[in-house]
Amino acid sequence: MGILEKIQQIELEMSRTQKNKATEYHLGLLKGKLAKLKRELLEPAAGGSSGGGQGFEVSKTGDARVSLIGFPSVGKSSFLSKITKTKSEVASYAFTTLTSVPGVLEYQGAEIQIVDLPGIIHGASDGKGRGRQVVATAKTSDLILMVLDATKGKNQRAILEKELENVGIRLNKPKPNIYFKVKTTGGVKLLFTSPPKNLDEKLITAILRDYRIHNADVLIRDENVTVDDFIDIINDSHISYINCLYVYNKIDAVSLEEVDRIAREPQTIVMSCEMDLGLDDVVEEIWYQLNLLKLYTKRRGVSVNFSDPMVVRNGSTIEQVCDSIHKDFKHGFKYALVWGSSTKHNPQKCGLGHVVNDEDVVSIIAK
Ligand SMILES: Nc1nc2c(ncn2[C@@H]2O[C@H](COP(=O)(O)OP(=O)(O)OP(=O)(O)O)[C@@H](O)[C@H]2O)c(=O)[nH]1
Repeated sequence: MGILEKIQQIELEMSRTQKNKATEYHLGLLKGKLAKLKRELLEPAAGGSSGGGQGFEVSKTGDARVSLIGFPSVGKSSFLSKITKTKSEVASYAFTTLTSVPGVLEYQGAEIQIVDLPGIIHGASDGKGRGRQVVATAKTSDLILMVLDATKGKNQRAILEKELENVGIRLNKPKPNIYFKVKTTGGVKLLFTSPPKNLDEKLITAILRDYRIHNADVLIRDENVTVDDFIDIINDSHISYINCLYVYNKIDAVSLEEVDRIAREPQTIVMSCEMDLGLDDVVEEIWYQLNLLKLYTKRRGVSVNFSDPMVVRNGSTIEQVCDSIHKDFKHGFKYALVWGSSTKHNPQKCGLGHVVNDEDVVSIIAK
């Protein structure tokens, strides 16, 4: 039996099983098996080809990557052509986007790569070569922009969410607070800060046994974790936790009441590419969600270059700043001089561990 049939069989069994206290254990085991099969489907078989097919690989350039996901004809190409310099073809018929044309959005001195994933990733979860690469691209994004058609029903969003869920992408959800480490001896050791409400030791051990893990440390730091969270942690290398912004296009074609209703949903923003409405707000929200900050660099004896900021992730240290200049840069590091809101006095002499703030000026002094 192929992996797909095995997946179908388990899904069928799960849908037939009633959810209650008595079946919890059985369902938990099935979920574990299902996650393992889905992972196998998306991971290239050892020694096999990487899937072949037409290449869909987009190298990551710029300061961040945003992936657009949406059904055909929702307006992804129109949106891209409005906010980026790269044009992609707009046509009034479905499936105009055949290959991904990454566009670059320039904002606040940052270069944000915007990738239009072909069609929806529908079918990608069946593990075909090209689909696999689309999934890999989606997984390396810093933000997913789900483009939806305001004139269509609610299920477009649910279908896409399910697709992403199936390929191991978790939207707007932090990584579960579980420490998990496979060991070579000692059996399974379960520790928790307070007893998890929805998960017990018997189920944890049984799932681990299914994964042929007989020795491991499991530390649960959140009493609300679920069996799904635990399975995600075991399959950690396959799971990506990514923020998602829901963007509803074509608001010119629905009533004001409907626009108002949609706009109030969490993580949601509305626009009309055709009427040029809300596009600036979408770009601003992308910037906000990416959580980036700007730094200005200063060379000794030269004044600060305010026209060409450097962009790093919020919470970055001087070490990460060095790494984004060049991977070997920190080896010659002596100290940094920092001016701005992250320091007590200006300039302040800082080490590699210093955390920078937005609009700081940084001067790296080499040995
Ligand atoms: N009413 C209205 N129509 C729009 C809007 N934005 C795009 N459209 C129309 O929707 C159709 C599809 O737009 P595209 O930008 O090609 O959509 P797409 O999502 O890139 O489509 P695929 O390439 O098929 O994936 C075109 O006929 C556009 O003119 C909008 O804001 N309002």
